[in-house]
Amino acid sequence: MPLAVIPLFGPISISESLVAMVAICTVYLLVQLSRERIPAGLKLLPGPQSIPIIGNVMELGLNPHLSLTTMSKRFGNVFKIHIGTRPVVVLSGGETVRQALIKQGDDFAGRPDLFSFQYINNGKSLAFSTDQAGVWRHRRKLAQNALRSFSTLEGQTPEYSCALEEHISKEGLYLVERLRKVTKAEGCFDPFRHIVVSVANVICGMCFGRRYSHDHEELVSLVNLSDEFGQVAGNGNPADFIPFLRFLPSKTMETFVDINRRFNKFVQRIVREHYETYDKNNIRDITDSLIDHCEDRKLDENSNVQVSDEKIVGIVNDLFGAGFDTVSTALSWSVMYLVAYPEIQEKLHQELMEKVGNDRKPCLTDKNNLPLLESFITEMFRHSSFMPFTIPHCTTKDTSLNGYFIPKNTCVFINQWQINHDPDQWKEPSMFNPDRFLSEDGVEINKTEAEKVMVFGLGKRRCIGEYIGRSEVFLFLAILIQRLKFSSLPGEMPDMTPNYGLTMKHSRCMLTVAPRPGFEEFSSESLD
Ligand code: HEM
Repeated sequence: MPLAVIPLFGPISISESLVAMVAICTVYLLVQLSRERIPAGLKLLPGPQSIPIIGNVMELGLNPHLSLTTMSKRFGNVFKIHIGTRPVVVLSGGETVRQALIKQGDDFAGRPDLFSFQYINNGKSLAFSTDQAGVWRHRRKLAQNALRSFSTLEGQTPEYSCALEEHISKEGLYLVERLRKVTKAEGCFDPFRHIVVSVANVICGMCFGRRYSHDHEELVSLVNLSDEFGQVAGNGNPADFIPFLRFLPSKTMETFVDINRRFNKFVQRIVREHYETYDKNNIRDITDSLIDHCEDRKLDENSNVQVSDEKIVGIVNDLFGAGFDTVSTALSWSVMYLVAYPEIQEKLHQELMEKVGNDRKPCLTDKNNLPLLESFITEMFRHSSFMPFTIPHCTTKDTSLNGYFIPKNTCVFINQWQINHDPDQWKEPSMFNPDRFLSEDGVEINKTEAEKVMVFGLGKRRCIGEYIGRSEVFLFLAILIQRLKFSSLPGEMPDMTPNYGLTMKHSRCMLTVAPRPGFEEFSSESLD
């Protein structure tokens, strides 16, 4: 007797019905088993529906920091998207991010195994690789110690409080001359083109004990071509998550691979020269100090650290790379804001005249004495949020956040842009208003407000170059504002639209400068 009659297939027997039921049950059980098992008391992560194979890539669009901010309004501070077939957890909201990166720091301290990261520093990057926790911790400590010793080292001349101040101050004064000369000769200049070489020279001085001329072709082309680097290394690059895209021709990817190859070659050549001239009794720079660490370790029979020399000396590659792109992007944005808000530029110049004057160079200790400049810098960091996400994180074990279960090895995006533009935290977040960081009497920085801004990450993976980065932005800017007035070309408005990437840059543009009273003469000092 047929159990049911389906016109298309004809009558179904009892045995066929049983087979069908077993098949349905098996599929159901398999689906249940393949679903995440959620420990009791925890919730499944919310998030948008995703399309098979591509996931939510289309919704990310060209500005993932904005689309993920919009999604956070719907799904909350912890939600899940899919990029390709890979789940990615997105964290927003200052409190939630603090909970994850500080209170549960170890759980969120990993890096995901992303396709493009294998090209950065030949897959041996301190910042981007999936090093085991012990190896990463050891390398991070070495890098921190090296940065600390070579920035606090005494300067060559007593007028500077430390080597870092000396490097920045000399490069800052040279940059002023350079911008004036180019303006005189050509009528205008591309700010990023010149700033990036000056900033690269500061980190080159510390890492390699040398600086380069602004006309040094190899360095100039290397540091000026980092746009494609940021586009590929930025959070949400589809080729990192959708394997077949790796096999499709991509100009951006080709340039990314080429930049990394040239960058590695440039650093490796300098490292080789350092090995050839290394003298234990004369440690000249960070590269020497890392070589020295490897040599000492070989003599230490009790040493149990399993990190190759290549991975130790390769730390300079990270320091150099991270040290020029971020700081030059910050300075270039600062100059754009000065031009876009001329009345603020005048106030900052006035403050410098009152507190420093014309007779001496600004120095690092002026920082506490220049609240307007400090608030301008803090607002530049917040408003531009030019690192919209941190470098992607990864969970190191099964964990939970705000009651949601997050499995081990989940890729995690931290949306710094959302934190810096959260309307629950900031009054009129889209307005550029440095005064929001001043105390009521205007004489000091409101530290509580300033600490809400997130641009250097937090917790275990927090940027190790923060002190150097902040010092550079402050001192370069103080020197530039003291001596120059920046303007856009007549009839042109500065284009402040950011281009998405690991570090978001403004479009290249042309500006002009005029010397401030007292600085009309060209300096006889020349570093080139
Ligand atoms: C304005 C300047 C800078 C900004 C905004 C900045 C921002 C950041 C951010 C957001 C991260 C990722 C944090 C995370 O993944 O959670 C980071 C990591 C890092 N930064 Fe910076 N940075 C700056 C300057 C520097 C400088 C000058 C250096 C070195 C001289 C440096 C070296 C590093 C390194 C090595 C890491 C990787 C740390 C790790 O993975 O453990 N940064 N930075």
